[in-house]
Amino acid sequence: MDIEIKGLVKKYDGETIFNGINIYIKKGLITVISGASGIGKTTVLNILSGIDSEFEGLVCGVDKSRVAYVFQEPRLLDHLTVSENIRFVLDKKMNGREIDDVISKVLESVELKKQKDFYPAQLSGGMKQRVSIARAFAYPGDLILMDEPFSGIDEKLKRQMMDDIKKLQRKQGKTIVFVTHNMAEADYLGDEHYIIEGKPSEIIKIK
Ligand SMILES: Nc1ncnc2c1ncn2[C@@H]1O[C@H](COP(=O)(O)OP(=O)(O)OP(=O)(O)O)[C@@H](O)[C@H]1O
Repeated sequence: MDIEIKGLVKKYDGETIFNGINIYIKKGLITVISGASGIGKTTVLNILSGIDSEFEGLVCGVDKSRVAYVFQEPRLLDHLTVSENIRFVLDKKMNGREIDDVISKVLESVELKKQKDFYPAQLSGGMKQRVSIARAFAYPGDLILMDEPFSGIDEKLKRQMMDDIKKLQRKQGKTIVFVTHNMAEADYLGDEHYIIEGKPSEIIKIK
């Protein structure tokens, strides 16, 4: 099902961030939302995921129990290994053999199979973020929200990670909403691309 945000009005402490914007997110595609720092990108993701319910307008087509999030920082559990960090979000959602299979496939896609028994402290920043991307794709959901996941990652690795995301997304057909301030990332990754600008913010579809 496609996702639609209709007539979104969002205020923080009386300050209007959005004054009636509309966003259409097509199922099974990567939609990028770009814009300057502080413009309201994370706010849109929080509204989509249901973290933020204080707004006016409509959000249609999101099953909140089936949303995975990749944040700016990896947010792994330090006392669990790479595969345990992924297993943790899959427990009770699938059976044991299925879980092993899913973990092995996603770790292969992000080239971290050899590190499956490492703890986060034994990984580089980029590797940790690849684990959190793998975890989001392993999660049995329809929608993945990504909030500037490449902060502090060099250009070469970033390109590889964008290719991994595209590959996994094409294979699984999940819907991705990806937020960034970086136009090159937006251009490379997005099937569809919205830009947020102005105050209160307008949203413009450029692709
Ligand atoms: N909980 C909050 N209370 C008050 N103001 C907030 C709150 N969260 C965000 N804001 C304000 O709303 C605006 C939009 O914030 P948001 O985090 O959505 O922007 P962003 O585009 O994701 O920025 P960045 O790229 O820096 O993460 C900012 O001016 C911010 O200061």
